[in-house]
Amino acid sequence: MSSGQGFLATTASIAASAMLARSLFYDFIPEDVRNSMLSQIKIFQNLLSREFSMVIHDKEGLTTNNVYQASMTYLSSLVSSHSTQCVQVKQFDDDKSLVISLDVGQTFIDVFEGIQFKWCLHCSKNNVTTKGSDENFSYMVSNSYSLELSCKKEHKDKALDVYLPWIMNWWNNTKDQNTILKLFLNSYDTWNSVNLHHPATFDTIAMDQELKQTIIDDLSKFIKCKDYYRSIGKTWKRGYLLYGPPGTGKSSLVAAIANFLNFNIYDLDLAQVQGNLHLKELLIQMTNKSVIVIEDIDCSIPIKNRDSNDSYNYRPKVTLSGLLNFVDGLWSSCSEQRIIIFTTNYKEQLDSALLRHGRMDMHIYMGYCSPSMFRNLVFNYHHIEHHSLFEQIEALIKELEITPATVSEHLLRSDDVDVALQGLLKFLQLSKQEALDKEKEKENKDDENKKDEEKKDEKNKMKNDKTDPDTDDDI
Ligand SMILES: Nc1ncnc2c1ncn2[C@@H]1O[C@H](COP(=O)(O)OP(=O)(O)OP(=O)(O)O)[C@@H](O)[C@H]1O
Repeated sequence: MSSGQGFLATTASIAASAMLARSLFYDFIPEDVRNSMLSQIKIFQNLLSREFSMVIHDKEGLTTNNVYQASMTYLSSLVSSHSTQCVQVKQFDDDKSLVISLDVGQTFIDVFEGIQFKWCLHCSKNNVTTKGSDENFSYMVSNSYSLELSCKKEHKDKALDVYLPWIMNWWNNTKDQNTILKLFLNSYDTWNSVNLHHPATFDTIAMDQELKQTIIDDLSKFIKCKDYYRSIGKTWKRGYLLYGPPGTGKSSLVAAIANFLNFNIYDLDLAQVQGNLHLKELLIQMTNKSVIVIEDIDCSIPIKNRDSNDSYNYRPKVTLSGLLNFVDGLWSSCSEQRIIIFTTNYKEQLDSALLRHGRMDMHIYMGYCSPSMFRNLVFNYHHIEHHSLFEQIEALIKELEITPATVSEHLLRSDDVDVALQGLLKFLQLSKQEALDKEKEKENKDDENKKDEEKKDEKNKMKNDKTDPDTDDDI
């Protein structure tokens, strides 16, 4: 046998032995023993590697592990459940179900204070002995879950002493379902509040998926960055400008942001404010952790000019410079963790001073309904992901400018999804026909105008020809 043939034979024999060992391992070792062996191997590997890794199990004995529940809730809030990532529902002991937006085996990277923490969800099957009604013992298979948290070894202390306690603190602040958020409305120089029961969440908002995830990431980063804001000497606040046509979900997004952060909303009506001084007084009364919203900002202040002594007929009591001070003057630093949101239908009409970065950190366009937004809305209202009418409806949605509010309204008209979708389809077909008729009417009008113009030109020409002596000469 040549040396080449010998090498091939040895390699083949090693490969065959490895395959045999692998199949013996999987066929003859019970799953729970196998999982335990694999996790021991993993720990050993981690000891050798430069990674720190820990496993957080869903249960400690028979009780739910709080660290697991807190981490899972936290991770689920970071991943929007309508992303491509799989959605799972797991029941906790206390009968509260939690929508988990992580797929088993999928890794998720969370950046905390500039450090990357890697999470991975694992699932293993357990045989649980249960007692049947006929007094015979039977086996039931149940899933047990665990989360693996890993990072570079040098960040182990940060993970254990800062990151996990921060998650527990976040969870404690947000988990209490009895916390009712407040909506504050200003009247003269004080705030009055009502309970906020707006159901909007990032799952129910229909918008571009990537943009939605960017906002979630931005908010998550914002609430984690206290030290960062302190270190760069900036007030701990963030500004968002939401713009787009009416009925595209700007107000709903404000509510979703408040629900996500568990922050109260201060809905500031500038028409009610008696002047810049009162604006400051209102500002001082606001608490930390709040969302301040000024809706339709273009209608609230003189939008083009910073000088209050201009010649506008409308004399506002709050000037643009007063508002700019409110947003990021010295007074704005008297509290922390604030989100300031302006909404408008006409971004182009706003003074650039209002929009610059630092004041409005993100400009978010809320647009007309797209096919994916339509599917998001159908899922919200009817919990289905496929229907034979989707294709027809989506083709029309692509052609028309329909707001999500209009689509929502049609989807809500019936509990029967077939009836609701038929109604929506009919409405879209009519809208398309109307749009075509209008276009035709406009074309006809344009043609008529063109003909009138041509006739006028011809008449003028004839008139000129008659009066022009040169032309007479030529003839
Ligand atoms: N993007 C969306 N996702 C989910 N629902 C939406 C969306 N847009 C509109 N809706 C539905 O339409 C209703 C009206 O929308 P909303 O008031 O949020 O729009 P808006 O952009 O703030 O309108 P306006 O500019 O007139 O204030 C909402 O209560 C919601 O049911």
